[in-house]
Amino acid sequence: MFSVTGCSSRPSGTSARFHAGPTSCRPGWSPGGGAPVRQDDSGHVRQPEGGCPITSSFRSSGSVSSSVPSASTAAPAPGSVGARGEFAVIGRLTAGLAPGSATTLGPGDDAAVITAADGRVVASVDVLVDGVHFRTDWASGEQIGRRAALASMADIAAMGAVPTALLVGLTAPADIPEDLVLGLGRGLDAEAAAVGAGLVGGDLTRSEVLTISVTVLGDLRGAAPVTRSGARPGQVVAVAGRLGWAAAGLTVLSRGFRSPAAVVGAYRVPEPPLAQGPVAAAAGAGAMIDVSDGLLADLGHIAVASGVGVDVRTAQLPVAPRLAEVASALGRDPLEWVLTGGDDHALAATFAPDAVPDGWVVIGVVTDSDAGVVTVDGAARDTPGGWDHFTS
Ligand SMILES: Nc1ncnc2c1ncn2[C@@H]1O[C@H](COP(=O)(O)OP(=O)(O)O)[C@@H](O)[C@H]1O
Ligand SMILES: Cc1ncc(C[n+]2csc(CCOP(=O)(O)OP(=O)(O)O)c2C)c(N)n1
Ligand SMILES: [Mg+2]
Repeated sequence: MFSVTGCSSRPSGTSARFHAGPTSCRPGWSPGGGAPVRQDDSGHVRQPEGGCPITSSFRSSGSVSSSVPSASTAAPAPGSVGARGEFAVIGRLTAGLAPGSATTLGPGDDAAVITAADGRVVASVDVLVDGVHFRTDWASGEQIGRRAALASMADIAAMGAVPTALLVGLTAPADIPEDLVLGLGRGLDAEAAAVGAGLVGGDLTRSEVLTISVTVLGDLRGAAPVTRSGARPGQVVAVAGRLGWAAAGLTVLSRGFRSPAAVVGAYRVPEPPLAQGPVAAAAGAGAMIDVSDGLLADLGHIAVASGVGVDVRTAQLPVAPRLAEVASALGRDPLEWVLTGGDDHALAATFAPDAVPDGWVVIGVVTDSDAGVVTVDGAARDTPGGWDHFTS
């Protein structure tokens, strides 16, 4: 049952509910459909949770110069983006996209036109890179597209706004399967449409590594933006959404397993509570952020921007029984996932103690001691943990 191929072995004591897939620790696709690609010296390597090194799951078979674009000498693989061609793929990506409620002019022209009734536009961009934010052997194209849309829209929610439009920059190797790219497009469109936003434009270029850049625009609908700098001593800190689930899924996948589905699914497609952003704004939230890097790390951004201290009370932190089960099977502490795990895109905000809206759980307090410092049960930690692209 546990035929882990690649690099990691089954952790001792894990239950049979953990399943390893046949390609758990190696790229899920290889140029020309041949043997799995091996990491070479130029490939980036990250080892976040033990287990498999994280590498790009695509390597272009064409030669690529850093300054002069060069054509691949090999014939494009059947079914690849290279075989179809840029404009045919764009045609397929944009066919049948439903306009969002703010879309005046969608894809197909030099730029899109969006209505902005509020007179202000909230804008944010996130870049997702193969091997860093996702792996194509760990999630389908559609799941990766959904994740990209949701992670980006969480930033709009964290301002207290509603997403209105998405623009998607895709770069991909020529021999990437077209189906994967079309799946990305479907996933992006599905999550945009689910909140009434339109996928209004994008770009598609060739590169060595699959990257997805999602620009999201949003509407404050008359509310004041909720910034990171509005936390005040005396307020409480509350969260909406899940914490630690995606980190649990990442640990499971990193160890070569494909289940339990609940945590692996949480890693593949997060569930940011997008609607709670405007709810928090309407409740008079002081400060708000989405938890992408880890709860302590992201609360640290609020503490610094607001010039306040934040104390997290672990007894109040929701640790779901499922998470505790997975942690115990893997010999991990679920609280560490909750405190430092990224990728869930929960919302964290500060409120007056009597103004915490339904759907939010109080997990700490804002203090006037140690400006910029986040403590846990009153004690400082050496590091907030969490994700830093260059020092993690
Ligand atoms: N290369 C950049 N140029 C300009 N602004 C940037 C750049 N990278 C990040 N920022 C800004 O710095 C802030 C923090 O970035 P980041 O941690 O990526 O935000 P988030 O976690 O909300 O996506 C954001 O306001 C972002 O717009
Ligand atoms: C293959 C893989 N390895 C590791 C991670 C964990 N990870 C990568 S980036 C990141 C932090 C969030 O990404 P970032 O680009 O910092 O988003 P932002 O904070 O800008 O919203 C985390 C937790 C992952 N999602 N996928
Ligand atoms: Mg980050």
